[in-house]
Amino acid sequence: MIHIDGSYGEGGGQILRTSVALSAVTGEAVTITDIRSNRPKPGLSAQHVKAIETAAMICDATVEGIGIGSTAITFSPQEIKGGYYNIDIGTAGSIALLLQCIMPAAAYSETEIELSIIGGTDVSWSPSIDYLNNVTLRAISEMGYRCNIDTRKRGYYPRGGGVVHATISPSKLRACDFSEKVREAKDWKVTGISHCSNLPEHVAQRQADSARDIIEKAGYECHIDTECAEYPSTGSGITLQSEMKGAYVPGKRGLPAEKVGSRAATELLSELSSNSSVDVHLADQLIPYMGLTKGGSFTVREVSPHTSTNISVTEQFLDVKFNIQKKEDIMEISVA
Ligand SMILES: Nc1ncnc2c1ncn2[C@@H]1O[C@H](COP(=O)(O)OP(=O)(O)OP(=O)(O)O)[C@@H](O)[C@H]1O
Repeated sequence: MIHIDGSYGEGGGQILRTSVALSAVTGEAVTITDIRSNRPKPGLSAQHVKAIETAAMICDATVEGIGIGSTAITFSPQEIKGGYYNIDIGTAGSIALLLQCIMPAAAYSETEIELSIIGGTDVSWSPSIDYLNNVTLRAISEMGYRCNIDTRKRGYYPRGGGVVHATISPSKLRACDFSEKVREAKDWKVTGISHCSNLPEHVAQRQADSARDIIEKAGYECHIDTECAEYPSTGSGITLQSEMKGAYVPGKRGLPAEKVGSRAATELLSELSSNSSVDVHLADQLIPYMGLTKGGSFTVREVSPHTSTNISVTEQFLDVKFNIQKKEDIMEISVA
């Protein structure tokens, strides 16, 4: 039984998701205490409960202590089972973060895992579904991960109601040296999607136009699609990507569409101007997969608290040691 201190480092939901994910893969039971103690409302929220319940279904785990507000759980997995799973988060809780919790284990199932998930696709403080699809999946597919994500409806805060179908095939993961994949930044083409639901079409257009202006002025070729729909929830957002780097900004009432677009562009440019191979968010998301493949490397402009916390959790589950090395103005993270 492994014991994880949920208050360590970032002290948020990610320690929990990574612990449950790696417990499910390794079959090693885990107790997590002091869950989300660094957050204003400590303990499990509805979306964390759903993620743990889904992981438990997939690997036939028993879970003690689960419930909203709970600050300690014990997760005891058995075998990972393929099949079809229907999940309703019930709120605009992030579908991408739920998938983050179950994707590592799903790759080790003997048969395909198909999930139909209702929840939030474009919500704050999490990867958008487009980021997951175009940045995270793009990177881990280089490690042999096989997954298809189909966004049928977008779901925005607070109502949610987004619908995503994910099919994860049994995969043989292999180490990947992303740090060797850095190209001349100016060769990178930027693509993206700007979207809105139940709002005038010009919202998605203005987000896209302002982002494109800034990206093109910085010397990059840029193509941004727009999407305007009438889903159950109302909202907007934009996700930009280029190679292994992305930027996602959700729209907000009172925040002009031009600002939403310019924020995303500025965020992506700060990543593109660094000579790193991945962005700061992808960095933390790659750590459990690097642990599982026991190899690989990437460079990143800074090591975030999410990344160092994920390194600590991954090292406690798997027989691996990560190296962090400063290389001029970027950091290289590799598995020893
Ligand atoms: N704009 C973004 N683009 C891509 N990934 C993001 C973005 N914002 C957050 N993330 C990712 O989402 C995850 C958030 O983890 P975090 O621990 O903050 O989760 P949480 O469940 O929302 O927990 P808590 O409510 O405790 O903060 C991290 O993997 C982080 O890299």
